[in-house]
Amino acid sequence: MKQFEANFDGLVGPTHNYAGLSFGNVASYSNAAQASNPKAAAKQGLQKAKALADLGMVQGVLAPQERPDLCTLRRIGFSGSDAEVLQKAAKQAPALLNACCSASSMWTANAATVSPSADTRDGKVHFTPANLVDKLHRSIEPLTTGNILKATFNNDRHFKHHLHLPEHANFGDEGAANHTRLCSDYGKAGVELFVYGQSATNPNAPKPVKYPARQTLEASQAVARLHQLEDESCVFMQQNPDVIDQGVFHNDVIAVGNQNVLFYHEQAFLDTESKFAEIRRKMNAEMHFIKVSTAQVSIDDAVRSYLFNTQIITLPNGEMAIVAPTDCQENPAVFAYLNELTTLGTPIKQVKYFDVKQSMQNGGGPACLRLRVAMNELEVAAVNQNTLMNDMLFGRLNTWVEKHYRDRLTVADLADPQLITESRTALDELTQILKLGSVYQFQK
Ligand SMILES: NCCC[C@H](NC(=O)CCC(=O)O)C(=O)O
Repeated sequence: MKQFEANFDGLVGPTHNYAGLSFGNVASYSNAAQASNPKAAAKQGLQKAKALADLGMVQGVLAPQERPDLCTLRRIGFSGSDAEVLQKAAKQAPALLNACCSASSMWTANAATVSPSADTRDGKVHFTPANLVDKLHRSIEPLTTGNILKATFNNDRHFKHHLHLPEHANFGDEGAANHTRLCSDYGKAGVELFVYGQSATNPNAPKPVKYPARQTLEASQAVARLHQLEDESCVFMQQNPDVIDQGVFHNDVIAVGNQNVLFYHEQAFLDTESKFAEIRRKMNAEMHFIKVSTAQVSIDDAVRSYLFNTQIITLPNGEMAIVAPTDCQENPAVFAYLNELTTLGTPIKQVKYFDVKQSMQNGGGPACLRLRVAMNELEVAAVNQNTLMNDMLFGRLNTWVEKHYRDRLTVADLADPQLITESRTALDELTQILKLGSVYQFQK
């Protein structure tokens, strides 16, 4: 049976903006209060998704969330008509309004953790939405994420959907951004590498001092249990707290894997050698650990360029390519490194650059924009086919963006009640294009 790794990219929502909401995420903080361009952001995302589909990859899309999130605003005491709720929040608590308007669900690497059927005891593909409790604006995502995942992977025979973990800091979970599945072949049992920032229950364990560690060991262990993974196929590794303090808020800002390749910065982890030995033993197949040293690329350059927030994909001809943001071309050290990488005799043979600057300005590179789901051909056939990228869907989604999205949005515009109508009209039409049914509160 054929095996694939599908990428499901998050569609950028109509309220994409720069509100500086993510403490510890350098780009989010430094671009706070700039004007955004939601239309350009959505189109950049679509271009990348379509280009991967054109390369022969299985590529899907995940719907964005309803924003402004009026349910949350009402839950915290703002009342009246929709327009009144928005205006009261803008006046009394603008920070809360901003949190309820973020388009952050576009970064689907944080939507969920996914374990393919080859790894799980019941032979199903398991999904656990991330609770994202570390950031208020992201903590309001998981229930709707669950609805969207269920409407996209809508077949109980093949797909098992779990509820997100308890909403407490001890279970801080950021999904696939801190999870990498290593394998010799997508359809064969692999090793699931869970990277955490701190242990919530061990006060003596190392942790960052300046910025938050968003993922806990306890959350990663809970997801592994839910997904029915064997101990022998899991490795739990700690992120180096020093790099979290330099802006590496998720592991996918400092390491990325694909099949038997792990591409990483030498400062990414703690206990690197002993953990790599554990991976080698549990893999029972050849592994390529591609190390980038600080002398080659500094942490600062890695964070600015998002060298590691790249996608490593296996093309239909079996070669690997790296999908990088154009920001990597603009950074001399990183560009030089990438030019050299393809000549080093590793499985990575090509680099493909994409302009995703609208997303990068909030700290989301190519890898943040996609959720990986390894599937066999029966499972791909069981996915909601209307969410899979092809010429027709690409055309329809571009027309949809053109019709509904603004080309300029500032934080002040978030108080505009017209944005509620625009956003709902767009999302209602989208659920028809993707045939998702009713996944949003305003549709219930
Ligand atoms: N995987 C990339 C996630 C980026 C995301 N940024 C944001 O939410 C920034 C939103 C803002 O500042 O308006 C985050 O930090 O979780």
